[in-house]
Amino acid sequence: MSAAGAWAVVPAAGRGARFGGEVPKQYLELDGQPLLFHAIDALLSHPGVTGVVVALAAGDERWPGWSTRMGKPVLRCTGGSERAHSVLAALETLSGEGVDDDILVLVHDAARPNLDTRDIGTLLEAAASSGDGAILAAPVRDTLKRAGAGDRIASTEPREHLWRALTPQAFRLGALAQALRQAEASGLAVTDEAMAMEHVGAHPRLVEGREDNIKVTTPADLALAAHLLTRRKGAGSTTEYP
Ligand SMILES: Nc1ccn([C@@H]2O[C@H](COP(=O)(O)OP(=O)(O)OP(=O)(O)O)[C@@H](O)[C@H]2O)c(=O)n1
Ligand SMILES: C[C@](O)(CO)[C@H](O)COP(=O)(O)O
Repeated sequence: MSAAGAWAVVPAAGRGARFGGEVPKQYLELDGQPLLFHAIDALLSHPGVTGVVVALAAGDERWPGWSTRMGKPVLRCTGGSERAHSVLAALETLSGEGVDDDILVLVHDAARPNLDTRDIGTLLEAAASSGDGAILAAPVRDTLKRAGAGDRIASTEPREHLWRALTPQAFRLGALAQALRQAEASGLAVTDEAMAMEHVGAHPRLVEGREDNIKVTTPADLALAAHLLTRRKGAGSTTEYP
């Protein structure tokens, strides 16, 4: 299989326990289609993305069975019990298809439907020159409180140098797969790809991403995502970033 551009990886095998309800949140509809399809379309719409591999829950009957979308290949695999296992399964699927270890992969949550194509471009450029990969992230802007006993504040924590990790996160296929395997072997529960890379001594770049690239975790997030998507589609993004 051709490995010229970057490949997108979409972990979509979660249950959405914090969201609740019967339908896993990646299949909840926003503006007429599931969150998962918004995530896939955003990724495939970038010319630097060759195709996508989607990690689905075992027995997922909602997946439409696409093998192409927007004229690009769509692969699927079965995810695991943790997000990191789902990502590793997707990477192994790509390797099994002959995709080179040096290719960049963009790992993006199915639950982030509002990804702007400009952020994909900025991230790809940063990752290509980084050596250790790169992630979209947003600086922490609020005052941070550490909780003490009960509902009492114990202290105020410095926010300088603190960022919230977003997705996509971009790394070389081989390096990320090896880092995820090592994290698993060490019993380290990694919540994003960068954490696995950090564990093996890498220092991925932080790339400031648009803050409207929110993850749908709770029902309130879905309402906000609907508002943001409508606003972006209706008027174009009015928010400019450096
Ligand atoms: N075993 C898992 C767990 C999560 N994910 C995916 O990872 C992304 C981000 O995870 P999160 O928001 O934590 O999703 P869930 O695990 O579904 O949510 P919760 O933790 O509330 O159950 C989602 O696209 C989710 O489908 C996955 O592919 N495989
Ligand atoms: C990868 C991630 O989206 C970065 O913010 C996030 O860590 C995944 O979900 P979770 O809420 O940490 O389970």
